[in-house]
Amino acid sequence: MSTESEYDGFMYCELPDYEPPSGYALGGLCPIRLGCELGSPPRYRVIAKLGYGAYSTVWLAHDRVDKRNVALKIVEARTSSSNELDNLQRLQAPDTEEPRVVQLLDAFEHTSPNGRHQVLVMEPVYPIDLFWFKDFRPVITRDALRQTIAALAFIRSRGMAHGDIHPGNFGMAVPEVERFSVVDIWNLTGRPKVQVILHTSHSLGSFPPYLCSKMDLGAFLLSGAPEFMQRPLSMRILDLGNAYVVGECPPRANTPIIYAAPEVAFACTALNDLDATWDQRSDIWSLAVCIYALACYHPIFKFTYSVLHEMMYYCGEVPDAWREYLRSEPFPDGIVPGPAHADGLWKKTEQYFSRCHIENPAGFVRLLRRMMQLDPAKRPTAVELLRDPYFDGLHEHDGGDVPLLRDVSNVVLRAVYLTGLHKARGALRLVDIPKCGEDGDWQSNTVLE
Ligand SMILES: Nc1ncnc2c1ncn2[C@@H]1O[C@H](COP(=O)(O)OP(=O)(O)OP(=O)(O)O)[C@@H](O)[C@H]1O
Repeated sequence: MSTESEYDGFMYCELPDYEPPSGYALGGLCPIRLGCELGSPPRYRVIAKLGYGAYSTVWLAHDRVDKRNVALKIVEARTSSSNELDNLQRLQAPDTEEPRVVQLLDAFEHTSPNGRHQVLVMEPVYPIDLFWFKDFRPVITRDALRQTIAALAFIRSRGMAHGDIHPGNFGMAVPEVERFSVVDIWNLTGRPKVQVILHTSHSLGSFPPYLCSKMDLGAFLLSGAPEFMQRPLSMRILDLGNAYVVGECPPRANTPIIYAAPEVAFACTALNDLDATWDQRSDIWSLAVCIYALACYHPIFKFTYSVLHEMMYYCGEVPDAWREYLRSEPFPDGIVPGPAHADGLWKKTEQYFSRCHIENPAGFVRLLRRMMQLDPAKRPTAVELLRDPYFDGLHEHDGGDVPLLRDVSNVVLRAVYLTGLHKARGALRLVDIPKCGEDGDWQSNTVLE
């Protein structure tokens, strides 16, 4: 007979789409059930789950007062005094400018059996998730890349650094979502997948009655508002929980190691020091690694254990401070980094970018190399990068190209054909995108054109 500990106290089967139920405890996540209303007086009706992170769950909700749909980020109780609210307030865009940071609409506190939770009411965005192949994913154009740099320039203009730049923290604005009625959303998305949870001993009040799967916002938009395919992307940067005002004490860097700047990655992996200092220059490196991944849906560095070596290969140098570390972790096969080796690696990268249909691959490589400097002092600022020749010909309010589809699922094809969108000139294209196979070889991947 199975014992309770085998199930970690839960009578359920763990699935990847759900937040870990152990997060629901005193000081932890807020138990939510679909259809409930939050706010005082109640104002936001929860419609669907949009996602979850290490410290929060995020829900689509209908705002009864402003009659629009919004995103509610409900922060776990123990983290709810964090500075994300202050950061978002500092980063409100002036009315005259297109926002580049996700916009805060309201904030309040909500009490549950697990404590007091901060609730951040934000515009809904479609996060660019590289690892969920079923979703609609836009091709990242030169204009979209420029917008990600503009986001960093804006954050810097407020004296701040982000500290958690990775592809999952970028999204595209989807104002189309705001206008649907609750019933229309439920009808269009279909019955949400839920997972009943039952804890065998803890207080039932700590848990929601079920966990909800994430709503597929891409498929929803394609069936409910396919016209969103016809407009340029408007990028937003998300998750300001780790941002700080430079000059004050930085919080612990949160960036996943494969996206972290060398000064952070080296401290964490070689020195076991999780409190490395970081600033806006670290964001520039992380953004380079991130836009590489956004542009070709494949990270430049794959493995945490080899990330420092790969950094040295791509930058063509060995920093003096890293030599001691190399005594215990020598380069594989004795290949020592140097400028010629780095040039060769980037040449191959450029060829790969060409196969991925990236605009001006040589220019894109030059931009990345400017940003990826091991020495933070050598990295240009975001404002300097906005003037990089790669962006020549793009103007401040230039919409850029129409987004195209990648990794099209049946759902997308169905939506496209039902709406007749495939007949719209220039809206979609079928192209071959190389894709990384299991063994690291590039395979072909057919896409709508
Ligand atoms: N405004 C939004 N609109 C739609 N989805 C959102 C929005 N904000 C966040 N999400 C989704 O919720 C997920 C969790 O959000 P976020 O990353 O801000 O949470 P977190 O708890 O601070 O997590 P972590 O620090 O682990 O990234 C995101 O990955 C994204 O998928």
